[in-house]
Amino acid sequence: MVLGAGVMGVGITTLALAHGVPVTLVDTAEGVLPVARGRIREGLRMAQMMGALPKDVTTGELTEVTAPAEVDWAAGPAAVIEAITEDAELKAKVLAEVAPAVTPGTPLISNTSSIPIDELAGAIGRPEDLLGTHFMNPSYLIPTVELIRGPRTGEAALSATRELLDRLRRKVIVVNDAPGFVTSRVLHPMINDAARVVEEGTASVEDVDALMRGCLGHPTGPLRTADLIGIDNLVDSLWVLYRRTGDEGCRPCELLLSKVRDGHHGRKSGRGFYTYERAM
Ligand SMILES: NC(=O)c1ccc[n+]([C@@H]2O[C@H](COP(=O)([O-])OP(=O)(O)OC[C@H]3O[C@@H](n4cnc5c(N)ncnc54)[C@H](O)[C@@H]3O)[C@@H](O)[C@H]2O)c1
Repeated sequence: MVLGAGVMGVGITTLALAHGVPVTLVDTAEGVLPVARGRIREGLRMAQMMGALPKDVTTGELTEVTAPAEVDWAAGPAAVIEAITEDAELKAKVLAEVAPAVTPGTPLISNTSSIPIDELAGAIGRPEDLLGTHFMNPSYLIPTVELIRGPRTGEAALSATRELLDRLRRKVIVVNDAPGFVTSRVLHPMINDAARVVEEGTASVEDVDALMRGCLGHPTGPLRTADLIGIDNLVDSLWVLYRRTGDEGCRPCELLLSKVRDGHHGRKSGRGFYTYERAM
């Protein structure tokens, strides 16, 4: 089961279906699921064309649900991956709602970018079943997944999640719990600095990305990466990091905040640091 059919829910669902894993995809917002369905279809087509997903596997079945109450819990998801908005209170509420409905021992996996897993574990009765994954966008093209083991995560949840990720042919790196874990703790303040450099007039968006690509081997440049992540999500994650570490480098800069205010959320809204022909 995947909770949340936004950027990450779509990517994770695409990856699972392509490996023959059936998915129940849940999103409570109106109109999100039909858009997600189209994006999943497009993702499957593109990734298979690029050879990034197996061609020899029958695609898993997709079930769409608009509220957890509609789920056939008796059929029992083998794992729940939460990929809803980066908001600690909302995530805790949703996990607390789902935990009593699933069979004890079912891994409850949060795909949070930055919220410490143990903070969310406090909201559920069986903290040993909770752990974090950090799939990146697009999940079906990025081969490595950061797996976050909270201080209360049990061995059973860890090994069941490893098995699932093996089935999805992902390389797994297990890390300890902390705000932002490894990837967001390193990447998100760096993107914040890249935006600050533009804000201060040192260089253009294009030149910052070109330098980071050409001199430092960054695959897309930090500001194009911000567009791919979703600038609204990036800002939420930076606030999580700032409030939990006190690190001023994590306080979202004014340029990022203004992009969120203007609705320029990046690739998914058609405009961020760059403009795109169509929102994705
Ligand atoms: N975007 C990235 O590159 C990226 C990478 C790694 C991790 N993450 C993390 O993954 C999570 C999802 O990020 P995203 O970029 O997909 O966000 P998003 O804003 O694109 O999508 C979030 C979705 O959650 C849905 N939602 C909200 N409350 C819900 C509820 N109670 N039940 C079901 N659905 C609900 C929303 O309707 C929305 O469709 C966040 O925690 C984010 O930090 C994002």
